[in-house]
Amino acid sequence: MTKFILAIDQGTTSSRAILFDRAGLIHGAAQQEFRQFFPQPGWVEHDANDIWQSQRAVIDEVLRTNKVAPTDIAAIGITNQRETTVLWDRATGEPVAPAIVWQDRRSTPCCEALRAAGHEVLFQQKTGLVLDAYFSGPKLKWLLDNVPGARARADKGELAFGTVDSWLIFKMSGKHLTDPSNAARTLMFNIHTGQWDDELLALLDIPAGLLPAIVPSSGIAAHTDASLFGVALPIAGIAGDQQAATFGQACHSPGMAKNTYGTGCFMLMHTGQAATISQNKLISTIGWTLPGQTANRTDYLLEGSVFMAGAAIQWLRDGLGIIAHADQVEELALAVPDNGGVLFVPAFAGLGAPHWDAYARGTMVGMTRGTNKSHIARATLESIALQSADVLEAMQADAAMPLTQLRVDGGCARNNLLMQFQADILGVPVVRPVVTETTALGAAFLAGLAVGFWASQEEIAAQWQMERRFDPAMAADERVQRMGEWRRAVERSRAWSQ
Ligand SMILES: Nc1ncnc2c1ncn2[C@@H]1O[C@H](COP(=O)(O)OP(=O)(O)O)[C@@H](O)[C@H]1O
Ligand SMILES: O=P(O)(O)OC[C@H](O)CO
Repeated sequence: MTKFILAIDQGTTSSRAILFDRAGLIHGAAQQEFRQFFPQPGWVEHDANDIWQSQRAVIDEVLRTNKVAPTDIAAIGITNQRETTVLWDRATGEPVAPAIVWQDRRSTPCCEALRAAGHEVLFQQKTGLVLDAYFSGPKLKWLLDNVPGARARADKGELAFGTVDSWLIFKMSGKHLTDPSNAARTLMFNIHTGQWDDELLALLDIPAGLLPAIVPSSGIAAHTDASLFGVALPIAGIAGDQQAATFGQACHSPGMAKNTYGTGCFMLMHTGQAATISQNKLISTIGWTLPGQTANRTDYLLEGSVFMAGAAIQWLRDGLGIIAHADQVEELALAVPDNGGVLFVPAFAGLGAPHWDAYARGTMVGMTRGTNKSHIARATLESIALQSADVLEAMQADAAMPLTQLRVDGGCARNNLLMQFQADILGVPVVRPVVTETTALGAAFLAGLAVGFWASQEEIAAQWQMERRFDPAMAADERVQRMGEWRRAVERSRAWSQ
C-alpha cells in the first residue's frame, strides 16, 4: 500500500519537495534555492532549466534522505509561483528565452496601451484581474515581440507557453497542460467559462496554439516518464501556490479566508461557486476545479496582495541593521509597551491591494526625540497587520461575508506579537495551524483526493489542526482610532514619487 503523497512546491526563490503521510503530516522535506537574474531595473528573470533542475534535485533528495521508494508514492501534487512565464521549443524541450518572473514590470507599456484603448473593463469582467504587468499574457506578448524569430516559430506551432506548473509537467511527462487556478492568472482565460478567451487573445496578439490544455486541479492529469522514477507516477494535483495554500488551510466554503505572511502578504477568501468581480480593487480568481459527479465544480476566491510584509522585517535587518535575524524582531518590539506614536508605511515599491499606487513610497510618521529602534520594530510589525486589515475591509465590502476567523501561515506568522495585533486590529480571531507548509499540503490534498489516498474534502478538512488561536483583545473604539491613524499615514505615503 502506498504511504505518501509527494508535493512539489516551486516558489519564487526556492524549490521544495515535501512528503505527506495519510494524517496530512510532513514525513520529510528538501529545499534548494536557485538563481535570480535582474538584467535591467524592473526586470526579474529565472532560467527555466534552473527551476526544473533544482526541483528534480530536491525530489531525489527527499526520497533518498527519507529512504522512500517511488513505489511508496500514491501521487504527485504540483504547486508553483504563479504568473511567471516560460516559452519553450516543443521538439527540444529547451526554453527559447529566460522566464519572465511575476515581479517583472517590463510589460507595463502593453498594459497601458490596452487601458488607453478602453479595454480595462473587458479584461476585468472576463478574467477577474486588473490590467497589470504582474500577469502572464502581457509577458508572453513581450517575448513574442522581442525574442528574435519567436513569433514566426509560434505561428508555425513550434513553441509552447506555460506557467511554471505547465513547464514542470512538460519536463516530467511530455504533456502540455495547466489547471484553471494557474490559467486564471494570465489575462487570457475567461474565469466564468473556464476556457481560453479568443477575444482577449486577439487583443494581446497571442496565437491560441501556444497555450496548454486545461485540466481540473484535482484529477490524474498525466503520468511521469518512466525514466524519471523507474515507475510512472500519476500527477494528480495542480494549483497556483496561493490557491493551494487556501485549499491546504481547508478554507473550502464561502467566507473562509487565509492570509500568508511571506515576503509579501496574500489574503484569499472563498466566495462560492460563482466569481465575485471586485468593486474594491481586489482580484477575483479561480481557487480550484474539482471533478463532480456530473460536472466539474469550480470554487472562486477574492484575493488581495500586499507587496511588503516580511520584506520590511528584512529591511530592519539589512537596511537598518537593528536586528541580526528576523526572529529577533519580536523581542526588540516587546522592549516598549506600544509604538510610541510611530507609524510606518513600508511602501518601498508602491502599494498593492487595495490602493494600487505605484508611486507611493516608504513613510515613517509620528517620531519624537524619544523614538527608539524598538518603536520602529513595533511600527514595522504593526504595518504588516494594518495593510492586511485594509485588504480585509475591501474583501468584506465586496463579498459581504462576515469573517469568523483568519487562518494564517508563512514566515511572519511565527511572530506571536504580530498575530495578536492582527487579531486586535481586525476584531477577528487569528488561527495558526500545526502544519504551516499549507501550500505544499494543498497540492498534496488535491492529488490525494484524485487517487483516493483521502476519501473526501470532509476528511481533509478534519485533518486541519489548530496550533494556536489569538483572540482580539483591543477595545472597539481603540481599533477605530488606530485604523484612522493608519489611513492618515497611508495618505502621506501616496503619490510621493510621482
Ligand atoms: N519571527 C519573525 N517575525 C517576523 N517576520 C519573520 C520572522 N521570521 C521570518 N520572518 C519573515 O518571513 C519571511 C519569509 O517567509 P516565507 O514564508 O519563507 O516567505 P517567501 O515564501 O515569500 O520567501 C521573510 O521575509 C522574513 O523576514
Ligand atoms: O513564490 P511565492 O511564495 O513568493 O509566491 C508568488 C506568488 O504566487 C505570486 O503571485
